[in-house]
Amino acid sequence: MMERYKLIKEVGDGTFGCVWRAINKETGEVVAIKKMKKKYYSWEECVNLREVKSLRKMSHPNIVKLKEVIRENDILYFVFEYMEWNLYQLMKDREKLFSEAEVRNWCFQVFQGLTYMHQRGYFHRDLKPENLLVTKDIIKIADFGLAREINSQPPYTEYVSTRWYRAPEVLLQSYLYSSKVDMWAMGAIMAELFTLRPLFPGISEADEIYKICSVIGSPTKDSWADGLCLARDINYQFPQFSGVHLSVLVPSASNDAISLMTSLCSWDPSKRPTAAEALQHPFFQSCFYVPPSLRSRVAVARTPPSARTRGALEQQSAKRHSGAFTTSKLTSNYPSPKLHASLSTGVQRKLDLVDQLCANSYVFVVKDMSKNDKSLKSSVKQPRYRPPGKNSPTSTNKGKTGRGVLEATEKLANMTLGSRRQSVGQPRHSPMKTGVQCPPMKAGVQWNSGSGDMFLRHAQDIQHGRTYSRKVVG
Ligand SMILES: Nc1ncnc2c1ncn2[C@@H]1O[C@H](COP(=O)(O)OP(=O)(O)OP(=O)(O)O)[C@@H](O)[C@H]1O
Repeated sequence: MMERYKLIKEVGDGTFGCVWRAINKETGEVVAIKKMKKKYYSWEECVNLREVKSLRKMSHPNIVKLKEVIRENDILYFVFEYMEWNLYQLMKDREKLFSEAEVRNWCFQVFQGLTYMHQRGYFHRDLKPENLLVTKDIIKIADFGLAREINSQPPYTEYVSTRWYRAPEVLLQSYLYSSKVDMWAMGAIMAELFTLRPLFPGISEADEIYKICSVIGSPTKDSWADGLCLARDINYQFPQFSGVHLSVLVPSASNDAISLMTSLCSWDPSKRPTAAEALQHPFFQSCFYVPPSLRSRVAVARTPPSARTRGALEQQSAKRHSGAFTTSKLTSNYPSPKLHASLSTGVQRKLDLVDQLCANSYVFVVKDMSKNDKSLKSSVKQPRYRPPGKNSPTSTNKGKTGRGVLEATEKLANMTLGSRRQSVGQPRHSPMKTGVQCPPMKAGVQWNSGSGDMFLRHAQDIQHGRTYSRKVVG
């Protein structure tokens, strides 16, 4: 079976498998082959894997296609369509900010993929720049190792998502999280696409919550009543911050983009838009749908988006096809002064388009009509955020490039928020302590009483020595 493929180069090393660029010797097709690290001694074991169960059922232009599953000599291989880059690779050495048109184009497509996936009853749970794969102007969601069926039974106790993109309800050990965890991740990823720096770069789980509070302000009864209960359940007290307006942290983003990121990064999952609702946001007002009949005529540049000029493709395409679209401009059900009344019927049309997507059509942003694109005026002035010390991007797994956070470093980082903050000279705030007591042990929660303070950590992470490393070859 595997002799049909010639392995060319290792392109990724994930937690569960390493990924190779390969060629199908018979057809000449370039594919990505993920060789799983664990051995599989029977097919039954393989077909139960989430990656197999969830990906097999999905067929969408913004979800990476699983072509074949091969088990040979107890080794399991997944054959995927090949994608040239992941979003992290496109961001990591970039000096110039992406244009808003590029960010919009990517997010529009990812939300299409998520709409499809969520409507079919799956959520991803580990969205991060490394799992968003790009070829030319197309972006696809990859790595379904953690995907879960929405109607599968909670409690969800195992490892979930890379810390920087992990939703607060997961950090607070809610066992009832939903597809809204993907929406939180998208808020963080979208901000990172604008600034080229992670929005919540926590160096531990406790620090992650601290960073979230410092950016979006601590949760209140009004913003997230359930969260206050969750925190009380585990005897956690939020550090008190009023937060900053996202426009301060993401200065290159338009008001529409800020508004979308702000709603995605809501404490309360129920206040985050669904993926289908996000597509209706004014930020995507300029997005068009290209019907299949026009697909082959859509200009696709040969260079990756990072190397192209702002909105060039969109403008080119729009010019080429102006007047030729069978669908009109899409509108939003978000209240916005920008909206023109005559476009109000577009909401249904846009929802229809989402349905068409489910029939495996193709969605593309062909024109950026934003007058508000600040990105051209900005460039990255400060060096990009890097995790401290050993966590530098060049020190991860097998010496490959990545943004790894080593477990030893993480354990140190998991010291008390208060004392750690003071020791690094950042006494902005110490979390209030109220005579810390150990909460009752819960499945999947590790209690560290050594420092007299608690940190949150899934027991499984410790048992299996799993780090939250970002392992990206590139
Ligand atoms: N279809 C593909 N085409 C090209 N590169 C890919 C493809 N799939 C994965 N990769 C590369 O390999 C890396 C690791 O893949 P993947 O995330 O599937 O592995 P994993 O073991 O599940 O990783 P994780 O640690 O994220 O759980 C990706 O970040 C990406 O750079």
